[in-house]
Amino acid sequence: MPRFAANLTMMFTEWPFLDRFDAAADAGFRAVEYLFPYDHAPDAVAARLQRNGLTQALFNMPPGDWAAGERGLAALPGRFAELTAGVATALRYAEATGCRRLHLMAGLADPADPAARSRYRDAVLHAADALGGRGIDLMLEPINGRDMPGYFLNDFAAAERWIAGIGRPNVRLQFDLYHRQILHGDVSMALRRLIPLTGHVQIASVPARDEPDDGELNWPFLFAELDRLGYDGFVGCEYRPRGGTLDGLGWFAAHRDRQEPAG
Ligand SMILES: O=C(O)[C@@H](O)C(=O)CO
Ligand SMILES: [Mg+2]
Repeated sequence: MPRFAANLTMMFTEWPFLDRFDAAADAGFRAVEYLFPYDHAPDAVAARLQRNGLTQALFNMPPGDWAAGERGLAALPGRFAELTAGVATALRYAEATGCRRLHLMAGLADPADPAARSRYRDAVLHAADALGGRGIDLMLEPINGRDMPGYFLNDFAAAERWIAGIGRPNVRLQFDLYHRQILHGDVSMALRRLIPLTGHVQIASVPARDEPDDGELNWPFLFAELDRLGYDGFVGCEYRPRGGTLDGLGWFAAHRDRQEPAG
């Protein structure tokens, strides 16, 4: 049975951010993820997790100026000092929340540009070593160019090559089925091949990016496939509900009572 994590950036947005933890727990989730916690103090986030018995599955390191359109710093020449400061900030939040996985966003850069490639390598190595010392895994996620035009890491084979080339055991793939389907299709065979590299899975319907109960992908088959593959990590529900979050949780009913409490 997949262990689902509610994505509090996209789900439960009817509530203010900190109240989304309570709402997700009331709906039966035992884990949460989100893009960024940085508008709130680490202790405030940790308190919400604790009082609801929730596990923090994942969050992203600081991405640069998100409001201005930046989508990560790792491949951006000239931003290394900001990147290392961001890694340190993320680690403070990871420590407070007990989070074992952090996603490093690559940024908007040409994946063939030698300067961007060299900076990306340095950034991933720096982050991997900083996290590795604390027993935390570093996630690299290929993202499709329709949602994020110009994103550096826009291909699953490239992500696989980066992970192999970096050669650190704590650098893992963030396998978002939504991006995989848009970029390449062949979702099940890719899962079978890449599950040993995968540290985190995310889901949303394709093409609408809403509840995993519709669209191009066969969700009951894919959830069973994750079980058949022995995947025991989290499955982040990174979707925008069609209407109210609670109204759209019909797909979750069959899973709700079998979610494991935080351990
Ligand atoms: O798929 C996504 O968009 C996210 O997982 C992310 O981290 C960046 O937006
Ligand atoms: Mg994702």
